[in-house]
Parts: sequence; C-alpha cells; structure tokens
Amino acid sequence: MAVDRRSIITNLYDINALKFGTFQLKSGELSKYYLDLRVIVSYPKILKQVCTLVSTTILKDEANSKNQVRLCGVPYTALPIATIVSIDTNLPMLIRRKEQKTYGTKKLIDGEYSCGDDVIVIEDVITSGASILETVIDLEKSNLNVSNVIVLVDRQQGGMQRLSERGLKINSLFNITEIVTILKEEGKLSDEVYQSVIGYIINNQIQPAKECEKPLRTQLEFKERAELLETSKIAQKIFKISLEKKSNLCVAVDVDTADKLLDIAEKVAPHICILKTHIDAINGVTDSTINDLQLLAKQYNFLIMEDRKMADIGNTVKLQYKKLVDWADLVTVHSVSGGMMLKGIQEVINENTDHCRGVFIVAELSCNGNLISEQYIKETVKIAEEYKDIVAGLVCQSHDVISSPSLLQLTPGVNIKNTNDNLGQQYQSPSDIILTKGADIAVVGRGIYQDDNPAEAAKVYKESLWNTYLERVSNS
Ligand SMILES: O=c1ccn([C@@H]2O[C@H](COP(=O)(O)O)[C@@H](O)[C@H]2O)c(=O)[nH]1
Repeated sequence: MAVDRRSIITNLYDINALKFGTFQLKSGELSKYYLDLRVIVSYPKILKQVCTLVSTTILKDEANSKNQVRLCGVPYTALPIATIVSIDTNLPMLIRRKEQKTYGTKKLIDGEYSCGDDVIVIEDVITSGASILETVIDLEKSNLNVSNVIVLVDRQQGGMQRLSERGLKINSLFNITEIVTILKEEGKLSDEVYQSVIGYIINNQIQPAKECEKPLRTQLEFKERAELLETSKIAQKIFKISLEKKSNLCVAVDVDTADKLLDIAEKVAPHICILKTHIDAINGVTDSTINDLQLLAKQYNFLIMEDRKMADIGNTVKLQYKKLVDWADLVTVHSVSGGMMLKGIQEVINENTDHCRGVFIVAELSCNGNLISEQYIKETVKIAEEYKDIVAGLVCQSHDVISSPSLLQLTPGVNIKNTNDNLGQQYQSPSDIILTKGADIAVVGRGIYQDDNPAEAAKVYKESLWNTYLERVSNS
C-alpha cells in the first residue's frame, strides 16, 4: 500500500489526534498544541496507514543489519503500533515492562532475545527524549543493542538532538512544522494558529541536561557491567574482585623503600582491589620484593598495577612492557603517541596467554595546570574503544569521559583531610569522586600510607567508597 503522508496528517487532524489551542502538558508547561495519538487505535484504517509508514521505514533500513533485529514499542501508545509493525515486517517484538517484575525471572524485557540482538525502538511522540531513553537504558541493561529509534512525531524541542548526541540513530516520520504547514495548506489551520505553533517551538527548546544527566555506566551495578559482551577479561577480573571484597579502593603505595612497600601492602591488603606502584621510584626493589608482593596479592585477592604511564613509540613501549608483563596485572599508559603503542602492548599480552593482563589509559590528570585538552580526551576514548580487549578502563576525573559501561573509570586525587598538596595535586572526598566525578575505582595514596594507622585508614576509605558506590547504583 502506497503511503500518502499528507493524507495521514489530515486524517490524524480529523480524528482529533492533533489538537490546537492551549493545553497543559504532563510537565505542567502550557503548549499551543497537543498530540493525542492514543486515539488512533479506534480508527483501524488510519492505524494501518501509520503502521505501513513505520514498516516501510524499518524495512528500508533493516536490510543493512547483520544481527537479529527485534522491535520494541515504548509503553503504552506505541505498543499496538509496534505489534502491527511486527506482523507487517515479520520482525519479532519485545515488550519493556514499566515496572521490573519482583518475582520469578525479575525480567525488565518480555519476549525472546539473545545477547547483542539489535532492537528498533518505536515511540509515538518525542519531546525531551526522556521516556525513550528510559526504554533504551532497560534494553541496554538486558544486553540488547538499540540500533534505531523511530518516532511518529518530533515536537522539535531538542529531544532528537539529545538522543543523537548519546549515539542513538533516530528517525521521525513527521515533525510538527511539517504537520502545521500541511494543515495550513489544506485550509484546516488559520495563519494565526500556524504562527502560534511556530513561535511556541522557537521559544520552548529544552536545554541539554548534560551536567545532571547520569551516564548509563554509573547507573549499572558492577555485576551487570562484568557480564557485558564487550567487557575485557581484565575488567571482568577487577569487577569480580571488587564484588568479592566489597572494595573499589586502589591504594597508591608511593613509599621510598622496598621494606616500606611490603609493610604497607600487607596492612592495606584486606581492603583493596588494586595496589598501585611507581616501582621505579622505590629504592631496593629486588626480584624477591616483587615475589613477596605477588604472594600478598594472591593471598589477599588484589591486583598489582604499575603506574608507569608509558608514552613512547609502539616499539619502545613494547620493549618496556615486556619487563612488566610478568608481574604487573595492570599498567598505565599515556595516549599521546596514539594507538600503535597499544598495539605493541597487545602483542606482548597475546604472547603471554597464561596471565590475565591489561591497561588503564590516562585520559585526564588530577593536577592543576596540566596540558590535556578536550580533543585529547575524545581521541583517548577512541583508542580505548579500539583496544577494548586489553583496556580495563581510563584514568580520568569527569563522569562524562567514559560512556561505555564495559570500561572502568579509575580516579586518583582522593583525600579526606586535604584539598591539595603543594605540587599541584587536587583532592576530592570519596563521595564527590564516586557521585559527582563518576569514578568506579578511587586511588588513595598519602591519605592512607602516611596515616598513623594505614590499615584502619584503608578500612575507612574502603567503606566510604563502597557505600557511596552502592548509593549511586541504588538511586538509579
Ligand atoms: O591524574 C593522576 C594520575 C595518577 N595519579 C597517581 O595517583 C597517586 C595519588 O597519590 P596521592 O598521594 O593520593 O596524591 C599517585 O601515585 C599519582 O602518581 C594522580 O595523582 N593523578
């Protein structure tokens, strides 16, 4: 059936699905028009016209998908539309529950699917994009990949842009400007009503809520993130240890002798998921020191990270890393020399398959006056995505650097007593670092190893950081 867009618009107007005047929206805001697309279900011919247009749009696009594609209507108005489109296109459908089941499977999504399936989300109207985002988040939590979003009408208030900025592919069949233009041409709207709607659109743009919008990464629990398809083996290992020890604390043991390193390591061991070293700054380190550190790591279930911040050409980094791969579960690298350096590390890791190894890439620094720019951060994230098999995460300071829930945010610069040192370091509290800055793992150095009782200090930081992480995920 050929679809006549103009006739759909006039039909929708005739059945009162498009109303003009002054209306109070759910948000309390007054609007110059109201879209009541729920009424379509009472008009089978118009319902069929609308669904055919959705099906045609989907079939054009779906040819490019390599994965199994499923449809999901945003409850409730889009549910009957998605059902009919599913029958028309022969694409299976899923239903997102408005409330998660509290019994049985506790599933968020009903219907059959496999991890990594593509889903096309169907919605009737987009304003801010918030209700679509809720559906997208639940689908992603269920390991589904939202490949496309189709909305019937875009109110042109910024929702489409907001969702595209989040990386979603989104199409609208109509926008409100096209609707009022056609209705005016068809003599159904006066010029005055037309002008009032256009004025309303211009004056009612929803500002992007970037700062307060929480990325999915910080809303998901470590357990869910560990199970994602894209999560590297080394990141899975960190999540696992964190969950077993209820600790997202990494202690930086920046002491000056090997004896002090082992002494502090033993004291903080029960409370940490990672112990971080600058081994080249410690005097007297021998093979036996490394051996003892590894024994502690095994006994107390933590990983060792050498914070070497490598930053040379691929070949040199590869040579340097060969000296670390035997004992350091994790190393840090700067991204300044680009992806080839990661390739060098990847080659070494692939030659040492009996160990689980990986890297954290430095995307931001905690010290004031550092030279890292926005562009540098963006390019660093791209490198991390490219080498996801060996990258555990990024060392950074802001909640919006990493969006992928499979990568961990490791954040140094945490201290309960001080706000800075006299060499540029800037400190935040445990709750700021987890809630505002979006850290998954926090690095504490002097706050613990310079304390009179490092074991007790580690316990205090551990509990504070872990409880704040629990608060973050339970409020999501
Ligand atoms: O941006 C960064 C990257 C790494 N670090 C390292 O973390 C610790 C912090 O120690 P504190 O004593 O808690 O200041 C240290 O090893 C740094 O090299 C960082 O601080 N900032």
